[in-house]
Amino acid sequence: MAEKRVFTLSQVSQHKSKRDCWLVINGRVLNVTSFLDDHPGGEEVLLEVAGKDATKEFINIGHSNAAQNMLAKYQVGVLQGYVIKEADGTEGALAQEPKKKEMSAFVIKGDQSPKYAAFLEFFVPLLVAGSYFCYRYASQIV
Ligand code: HEM
Repeated sequence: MAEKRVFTLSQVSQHKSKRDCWLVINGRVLNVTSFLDDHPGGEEVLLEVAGKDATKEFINIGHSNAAQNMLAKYQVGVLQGYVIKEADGTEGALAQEPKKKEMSAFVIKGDQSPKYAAFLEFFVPLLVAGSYFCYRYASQIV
């Protein structure tokens, strides 16, 4: 499991060498020293952001889900002030729930008046008016 030790960015910035390389991604403090040789994108990119918050860079590359799941393996703690969301996204699903309810209530409300009622309300007066004018026109001709 991921560690819960809390580090400040200034503490992380003291680990920026090839032999001791830390960085921050999404509030997780990662010790990627052992990963430098194995990183498919090369060690240089990791060393460039060593000791820093590399969240932007990590996201901009468009890392795969597999890469994102690897983060926990290198986590040594969290950045001060961050609340780490669980990988299964539970929080996000809960946040969306009220919206869905609101939407379904809206749809049910809209369905309450049957469609034929609208048809009758609109077309019956039109039919009556049309018949009247046809009658007037026909009686003028005769
Ligand atoms: C512990 C942190 C990281 C892990 C576990 C990781 C993992 C990976 C993996 C698995 C790939 C292969 C492609 C994929 O599956 O997405 C990859 C590619 C790459 N990564 Fe990372 N990465 C990390 C951090 C970073 C950071 C901070 C940067 C940039 C500063 C970076 C830059 C790249 C680049 C440039 C590639 C190559 C992309 C390509 O060839 O299209 N990575 N990384």
